Amino acid sequence: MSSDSTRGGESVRQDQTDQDAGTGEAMVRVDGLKKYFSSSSGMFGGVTVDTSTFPPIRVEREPVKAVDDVSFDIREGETLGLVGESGCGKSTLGRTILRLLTPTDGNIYYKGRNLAELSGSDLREMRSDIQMIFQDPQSSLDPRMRVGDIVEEPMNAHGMLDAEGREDRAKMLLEKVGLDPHHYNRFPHAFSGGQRQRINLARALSVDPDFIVCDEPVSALDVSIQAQVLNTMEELQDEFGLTYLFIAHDLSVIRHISDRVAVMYLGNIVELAEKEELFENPAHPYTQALLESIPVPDPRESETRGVLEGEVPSPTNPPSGCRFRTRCPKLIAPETYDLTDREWDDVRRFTRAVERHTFDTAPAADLRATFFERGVPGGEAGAIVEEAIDLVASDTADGDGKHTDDRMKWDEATSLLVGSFAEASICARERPAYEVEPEYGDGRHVSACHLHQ
Ligand SMILES: Nc1ncnc2c1ncn2[C@@H]1O[C@H](COP(=O)(O)OP(=O)(O)OP(=O)(O)O)[C@@H](O)[C@H]1O
Repeated sequence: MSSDSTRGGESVRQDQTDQDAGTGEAMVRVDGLKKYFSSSSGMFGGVTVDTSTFPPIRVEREPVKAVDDVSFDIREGETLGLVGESGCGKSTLGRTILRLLTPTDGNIYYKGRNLAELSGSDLREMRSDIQMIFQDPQSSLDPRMRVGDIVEEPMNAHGMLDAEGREDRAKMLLEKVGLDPHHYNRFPHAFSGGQRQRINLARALSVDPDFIVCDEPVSALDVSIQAQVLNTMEELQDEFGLTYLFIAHDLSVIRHISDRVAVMYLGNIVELAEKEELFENPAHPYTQALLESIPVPDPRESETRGVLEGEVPSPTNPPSGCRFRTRCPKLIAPETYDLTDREWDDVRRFTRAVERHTFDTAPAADLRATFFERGVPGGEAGAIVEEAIDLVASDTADGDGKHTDDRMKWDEATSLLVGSFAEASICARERPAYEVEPEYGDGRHVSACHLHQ
């Protein structure tokens, strides 16, 4: 069993006391799991177009760190929601747990057996117990096959029952998932999107699995249909004693279906807690930003609130320390400078603006007035800020006394500010993971953020 490393420096681990928290024993235990893709395995073979270089093409040699040291438990009978922005590694994590992808490192214990070490017939045997449902019910059903054959296919593959037994079971399952068993001979095109996802459910259930990874199973459906399918999934969970890992980017779907929620960002789990605890008392700035960017239902407020700033960094070269730090509105000030919270806010805002080149060059006094309304801080931090202002202002010695947008000077100012401030923060220096006192429920609440140190 892995150590409780929530005092910092390691991934969020939930594996020890989870079993005391009520909902049941751990059915799946993921421990230090990594899945790296060699860059050449991507769609463009690791070739990236970068117009800032000559020639404007770069060949990436570093691997894509899609899942990078992830540890957590899934308890028997629960639904663990897995949420995060597109590209943060949710699908890769789900597929690696099921061993559809080979892990780069780490262990996946399923009912005590390490799936990471299984291969050949042992792995095939295990596969009937663990199933996956995908997002797109259209493309995951063979249009030339009848519904009955689709549902029976996994039973055939695992040599389950005789032909009559398989047909009976398929019809029984069609009814259980809310379809008419008389539609056994129909083709998929005769069904709506929601009904097709129900066919997928019947298919996954045919081999009597205990654990199902559901990868965005309702994302392609109309909102009105989503709740119906989710309700059916909950009923099936109770009736068949299923455990779900439920992947979604939609927080309202996650809130509907989950018992606990894991939040993923750029290959890491950054927060894990019981559902109510997570939604009512989000601890990680990334979770807070995700929750704040849920569109407001009020039609007068068409804007989304607190939308996340900037782009998700590349998983080939993720930021050191906390991966969210490059976008985090709560980046911690380096202890080497004596800055008030307001001064640090200004310094951080200025650093970001220079880094992203979000303003045009202007006289130094104007830049000071725009970014440091309350005055440039004193001391060493202030001297660094002044040096950066010199580099990007239009009327200073470094700015050559004329309006200039010399890219090299902006780059120099960026490395000065980022190197002196952002990179010097504890957020850049150490990988965080701390346990937070839960306010709702009695489960553990883990958040990978130095703010909780
Ligand atoms: N076969 C592959 N080869 C190379 N890179 C890959 C491969 N599969 C996924 N990736 C990369 O791994 C990262 C994680 O992708 P993944 O699909 O797991 O994210 P996700 O959170 O499920 O996103 P989405 O919600 O858009 O499906 C992305 O940067 C993606 O481009």
